[in-house]
Amino acid sequence: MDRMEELGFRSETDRQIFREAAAPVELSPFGLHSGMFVPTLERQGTPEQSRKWVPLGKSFKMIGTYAQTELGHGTFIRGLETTATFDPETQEFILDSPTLSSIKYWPGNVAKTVNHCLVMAQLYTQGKCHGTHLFLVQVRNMEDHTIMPGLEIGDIGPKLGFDGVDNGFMRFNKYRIPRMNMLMRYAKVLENGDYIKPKNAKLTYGAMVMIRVFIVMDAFKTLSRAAVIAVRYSAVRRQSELRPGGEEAQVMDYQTQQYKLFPLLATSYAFLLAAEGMSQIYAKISSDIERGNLEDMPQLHALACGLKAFCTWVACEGIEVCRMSCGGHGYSHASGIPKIYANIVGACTYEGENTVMMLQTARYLSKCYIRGQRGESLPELIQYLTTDLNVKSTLGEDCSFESLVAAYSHRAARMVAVACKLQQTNKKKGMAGHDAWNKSTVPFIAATKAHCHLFIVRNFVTILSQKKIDPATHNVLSQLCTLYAVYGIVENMGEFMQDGYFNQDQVSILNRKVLALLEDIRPNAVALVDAFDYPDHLLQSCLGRYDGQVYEALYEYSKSSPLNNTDIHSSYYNYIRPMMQKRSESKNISAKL
Ligand SMILES: CC/C=C\C/C=C\C/C=C\C/C=C\CCCCC(=O)SCCNC(=O)CCNC(=O)[C@H](O)C(C)(C)COP(=O)(O)OP(=O)(O)OC[C@H]1O[C@@H](n2cnc3c(N)ncnc32)[C@H](O)[C@@H]1OP(=O)(O)O
Ligand SMILES: Cc1cc2nc3c(=O)[nH]c(=O)nc-3n(C[C@H](O)[C@H](O)[C@H](O)COP(=O)(O)OP(=O)(O)OC[C@H]3O[C@@H](n4cnc5c(N)ncnc54)[C@H](O)[C@@H]3O)c2cc1C
Repeated sequence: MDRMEELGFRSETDRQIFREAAAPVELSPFGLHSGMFVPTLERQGTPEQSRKWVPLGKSFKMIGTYAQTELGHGTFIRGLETTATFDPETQEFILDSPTLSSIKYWPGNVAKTVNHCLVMAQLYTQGKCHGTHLFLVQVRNMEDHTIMPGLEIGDIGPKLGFDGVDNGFMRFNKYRIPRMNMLMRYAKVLENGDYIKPKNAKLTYGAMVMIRVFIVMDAFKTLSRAAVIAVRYSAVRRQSELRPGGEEAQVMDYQTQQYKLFPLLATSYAFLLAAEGMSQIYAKISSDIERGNLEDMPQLHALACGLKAFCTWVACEGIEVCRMSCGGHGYSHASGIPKIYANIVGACTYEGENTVMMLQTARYLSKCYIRGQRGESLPELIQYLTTDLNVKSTLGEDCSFESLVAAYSHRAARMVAVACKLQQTNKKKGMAGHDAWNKSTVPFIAATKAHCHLFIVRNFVTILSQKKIDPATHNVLSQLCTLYAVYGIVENMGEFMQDGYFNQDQVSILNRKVLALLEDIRPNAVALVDAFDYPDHLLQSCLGRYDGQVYEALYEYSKSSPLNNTDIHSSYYNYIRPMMQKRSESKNISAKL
């Protein structure tokens, strides 16, 4: 029984939280095994395959990862070059890397850790290519962990972050696996080589949708941890005189510091609720899909793509703001923030490069816009596309939730309409469909960001209006929700103002409101970060420690630097002293000349 069994952790969420607590700063080298490899076996394997392999995975008798990306392709899955050719004589698939660019490159933990991979390869049978499919491939000997004959495997070298993950390369040379190692829940290859196609070719992409949903929660976790560190430090750090001649002020009392951090605190709460909402939508639609109902698959794909991109972009920008708000100490690894950033910023690239993901959502919005224009019914989350764009804002001094959601709906509807009209205009000019699309993708990215922003604001408001929360807590959360929405308008005013949706007085109201909310939140700021309840062990931060003993911690941290193991470093004897001696000799010579 593993430690988590002993502790009674049954739910995957609890087990993931335990794993992260056990490896808080360096991502676990088994993260992809538990987070992607095992769940994919469960969801993409037949019941028989799942029964056979999932217990091995869960008990770590089989350790795996997800090997899809190649040197030459990461985004364009249909362009992957690894081949899996069925041999009916031997009932095997022959895996091969036919070109340099086809070498698998980036898969996490493939270099040294795993003994199996789920490999995405172009399936060939009876001389025909049927597109990309997943195959379970043993890559190392289960007795001595040596690399299986026919494979070349290695590490890709140092990266910006992700130091705990041995991302690697893997090259196949006519490597044979049993027919039954193809994950056959949705597509099949029969013994005679006949191919049975899936209800939807994109079902094979299901693992990526699942991880994108996980990543929305990662965006919350990483941004909130950075916010905890920065807010706590801002309460401890005193610098400069706010009042002439007075004591040095807590930097959290500077309005500029509040304007940096409190919207990020509000964003952290908004992203937590959005991640939970996204997870609930994923659970419902993915269970429908597993029962064969694919109706909402496009909506799930679009939402997962959009939120993954939106939340990771915002989180990474926000983590950098948190780091810089801690001054010099924020730049030290002692703060814990650089490592948070280095490990999450890859999420803007992996599991779907963010721009590409946003364009997937944009493509969905474009189709929905056309359906809406025809008067067809739209899914609830998209119905705002039919908003009457002639309506102006009714926002008043109170900046009510209703007026804020209406503003975000109007902005997104207007921007989607602008992008779609440009696409249609391009077509009317005679452009081919793909050119008309490509020449409208910049406005589509902006519109999709507005679409995601609306989802998060509306979700926050909905939860506050539906959940039973004690009045005091509801009041503070309402302040955070209002700050998140008002700050988003103030920071993107052009997009809200372009068609005169707000009048000048309303713009002034919003600018006053965002500053007033900073003052409202100031008394509760530390309590709001403490509420995330991250233990010091997980934050690993001298600046964000719960007891606030920052300078003592920094001093101890510095003394522990390896450079302090000796008073005089060997570089003095090897380089500095010889250089100085040479200088003094040359000086003597020049003095004599
Ligand atoms: C260290 C680990 C620690 C912890 C782990 C635990 C949890 C995990 C948390 C974090 C992650 C940790 C580590 C990172 C691991 C990273 C792993 C990877 O990066 S794996 C590789 C990821 N690669 C990608 O995501 C590739 C992105 N590209 C694509 O998805 C596709 O190429 C594309 C961009 C969607 C295009 O696909 P394609 O060209 O085939 O399709 P079209 O664009 O032509 O569209 C056709 C049609 O299909 C619909 N569609 C596309 N994809 C999907 C889908 N997934 N689901 C449903 N429908 C889909 C699309 O909308 C179109 O529909 P239409 O408009 O025609 O109706
Ligand atoms: C930390 C990390 C961990 C990873 N782990 C894994 C793993 O475990 N398994 C795995 O298989 N892979 C993994 N990857 C690879 C990752 O999935 C790919 O890097 C990612 O999918 C992006 O693909 P790419 O590298 O081909 O980027 P590209 O698509 O080449 O991106 C380059 C540029 O091209 C643009 N672009 C590409 N296509 C379009 C388009 N259609 N329209 C507009 N612009 C476009 C992009 O926006 C980007 O600006 C990992 C990557 C990282 C960084």
